[in-house]
Amino acid sequence: MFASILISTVLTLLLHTAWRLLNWVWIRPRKLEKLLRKQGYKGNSYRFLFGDAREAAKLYEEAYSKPIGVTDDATLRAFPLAIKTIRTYGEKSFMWVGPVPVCFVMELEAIKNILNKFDAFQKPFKASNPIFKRLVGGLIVYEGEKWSKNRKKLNPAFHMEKLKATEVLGEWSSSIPKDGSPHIVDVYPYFKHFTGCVVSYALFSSTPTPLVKRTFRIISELTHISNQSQPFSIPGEQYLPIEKYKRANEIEDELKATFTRMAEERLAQRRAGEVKLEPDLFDLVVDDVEEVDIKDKKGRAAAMHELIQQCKLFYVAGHESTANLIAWTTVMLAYHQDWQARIREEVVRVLGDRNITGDDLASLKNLTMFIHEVLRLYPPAIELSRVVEEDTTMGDVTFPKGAMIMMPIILLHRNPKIWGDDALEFKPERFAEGVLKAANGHAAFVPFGWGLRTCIGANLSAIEAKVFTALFVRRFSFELAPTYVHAPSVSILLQPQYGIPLTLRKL
Ligand code: HEM
Repeated sequence: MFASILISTVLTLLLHTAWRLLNWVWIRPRKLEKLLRKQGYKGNSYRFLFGDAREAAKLYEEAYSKPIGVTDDATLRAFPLAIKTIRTYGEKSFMWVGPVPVCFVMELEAIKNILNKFDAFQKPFKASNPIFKRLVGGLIVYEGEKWSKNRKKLNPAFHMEKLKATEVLGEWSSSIPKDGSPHIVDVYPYFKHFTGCVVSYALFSSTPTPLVKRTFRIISELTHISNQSQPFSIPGEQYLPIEKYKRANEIEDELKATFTRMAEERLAQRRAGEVKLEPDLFDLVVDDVEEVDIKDKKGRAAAMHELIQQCKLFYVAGHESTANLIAWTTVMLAYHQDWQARIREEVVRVLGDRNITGDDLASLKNLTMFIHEVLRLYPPAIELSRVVEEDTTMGDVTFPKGAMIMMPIILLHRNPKIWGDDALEFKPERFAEGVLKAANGHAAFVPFGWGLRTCIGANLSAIEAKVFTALFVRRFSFELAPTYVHAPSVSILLQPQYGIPLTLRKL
């Protein structure tokens, strides 16, 4: 009797799992494809499990095998499958990320509608690979009241004070000869170091201690493991005995132990009466742990989990994104020597030899225009994605639940219908009369997203890039080293594939 119950339970479970897998890998993708085609969406036919993955791999391999010129169109390298799909099937098209059809939306009004409908179109993290899901949590995935409460609370922690980290520039430049002789350096790792220091300041009010350095390093390792994985998840794959999941679990355990210890220390400092005048981000997230009754072990563990997710998020979202903005700004300054001279003249006129303050930024107009143009043509986040949570009609299209939507920032920023016939040219002067005028009256400049869920770190990272660049051009003149190759590539963010070797001269 017991045996037959057990057998029928196991069989039911197996059948249920088999049905879920079949639905996920075949029935649902075919149904979504049919629905999209009926509405005029075009794309490749669904290929079992991998969708367009093989074609994408081939296109990326081909694109990444050769560099391009600095003035060439970087999208062909950064986004080859999207470009091929749109060229073959038109703007109303879709590509396959595994078994999920991803519909392009290129029209401004539609993009804004989608970004405003938070319930129907949600952030895509649920649909990404299991390691990425672990990496990205906290504010970016919260919805509703939990999101608005946290957003309001965290906003004040993103301001100028955190730029004490510019001291790092001083440390680093001491390795360059003082006599003005040329010195070739790959500056890209230093930019990452600098933005890591800024995140450390924002989180902990200090440059990274050895423990923070180690913590950031293992979060980067987790990001690397995630980038090596395919972008979608096969149900249950994280439970298989695979090396990358074993390492991801070890990292998770270490992060849990480290952040718990840091939080306990911060709480102990508070109990001892050591309260900072100006709370850092860590203080703000520790508040949420402190609010839970110490006897409520489950509640405390949940609050600690949220704290760890928030800390990981601020490092992942804030570190490489700004490093890449500074990286592309430097490449463009090295290439456009006339702008480098113009911006240096402006910085010296405004600052002289003194240190930079928040009040100076408004006077650095050429620098601001220049960084805007870099964000337009080299936006570190090249697209915004959403998952369709419920069938939703917009205009003449009903997006079916389960499909994804991709709004390619990098293509919107290069659209000649918005920016004019010179859209592909690097011309900072187009921003001379502001962002709206540059886009001929369209609110189409969206490197930090759009609407309520726009980037919380946008202001901080724009200040960071301006301050760093101002100090950099004042201290060095530079050009692209003979070994530099222009190779924009995408690993979540738009980044230089082979670093940025520059010929630097100390001024
Ligand atoms: C050049 C630098 C940066 C770029 C290009 C960038 C880009 C973006 C974009 C496009 C979004 C919107 C995503 C979406 O709607 O799906 C976003 C959101 C976000 N970013 Fe950034 N970001 C940058 C710097 C930072 C920094 C420095 C931090 C924090 C230290 C940060 C933290 C966040 C967070 C927490 C969100 C989610 C906001 C919310 O959902 O309320 N970002 N970012």
